[in-house]
Amino acid sequence: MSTTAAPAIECRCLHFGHNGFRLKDILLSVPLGKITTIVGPNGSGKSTLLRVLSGLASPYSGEVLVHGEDLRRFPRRKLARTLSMLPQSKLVPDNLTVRELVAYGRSPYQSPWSYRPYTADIDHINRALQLTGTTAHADRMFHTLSGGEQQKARIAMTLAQNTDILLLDEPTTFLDIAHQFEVMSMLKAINHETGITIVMVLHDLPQAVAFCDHMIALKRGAVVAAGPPRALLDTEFLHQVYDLNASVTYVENYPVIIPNLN
Ligand SMILES: Nc1ncnc2c1ncn2[C@@H]1O[C@H](COP(=O)(O)OP(=O)(O)OP(=O)(O)O)[C@@H](O)[C@H]1O
Repeated sequence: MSTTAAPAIECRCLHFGHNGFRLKDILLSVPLGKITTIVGPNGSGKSTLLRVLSGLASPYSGEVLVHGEDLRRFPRRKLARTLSMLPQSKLVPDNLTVRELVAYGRSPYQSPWSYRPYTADIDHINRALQLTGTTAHADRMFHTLSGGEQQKARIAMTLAQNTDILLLDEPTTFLDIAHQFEVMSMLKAINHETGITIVMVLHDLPQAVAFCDHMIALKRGAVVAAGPPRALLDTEFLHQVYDLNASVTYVENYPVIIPNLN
């Protein structure tokens, strides 16, 4: 008998708005223990949706269920121990070592009466450094790292939070092509090793196919497609979601998008 695991996150009839923008009637499901990507044109609402999924923004109707529980009923500490989020911003306070930055991920576990890390905190910090390959940089000042090393250290901070869901807003945006693949491969390996559910906003559709299990496409604040990335990415999808005339071909299982420039 086969059983399907309950989704990590579900949205039902979700509506949200700021200024003139609306997320409209969002119905979605994020599979447990898998990597899900949210894609779509600029301004389609990807970052806004990620903020709603994280509890940083509240929908004005509908619901977000995390492990089957209404997100609005999560006390702040429980939420911070369930779900971690890495926003797009590169901002990090000056004068922090990598280890100090990663230790911030332990904040939801620290007592308001003591700033001393417990042994468990140190174990989680070391594990996060190890999973992201940043142990060798632990005592360096964060601002002296390269862009790729900085992004791994920021991901280590979210992993130290020891949640079972990780939300990442464009984790490869500031990176060159080699570092993009390095970070995506690292996230895939972490997902495989720990079973953490990952949701990330991506612009790179071939990377979405190569590294993600599930894809949700947004257009003008609405979900217009969802499913396995390889099954979705074709000429019709590019036209429907991006108004782009292009074809998709595969070279050794890696998709290549060829725009029709005529
Ligand atoms: N805090 C905010 N207040 C008001 N409007 C906002 C806010 N954040 C985003 N918006 C608007 O909401 C719309 C969706 O923005 P969002 O950043 O979610 O899109 P996106 O799909 O992530 O875009 P991109 O791919 O360019 O990063 C945009 O029109 C944006 O200007």
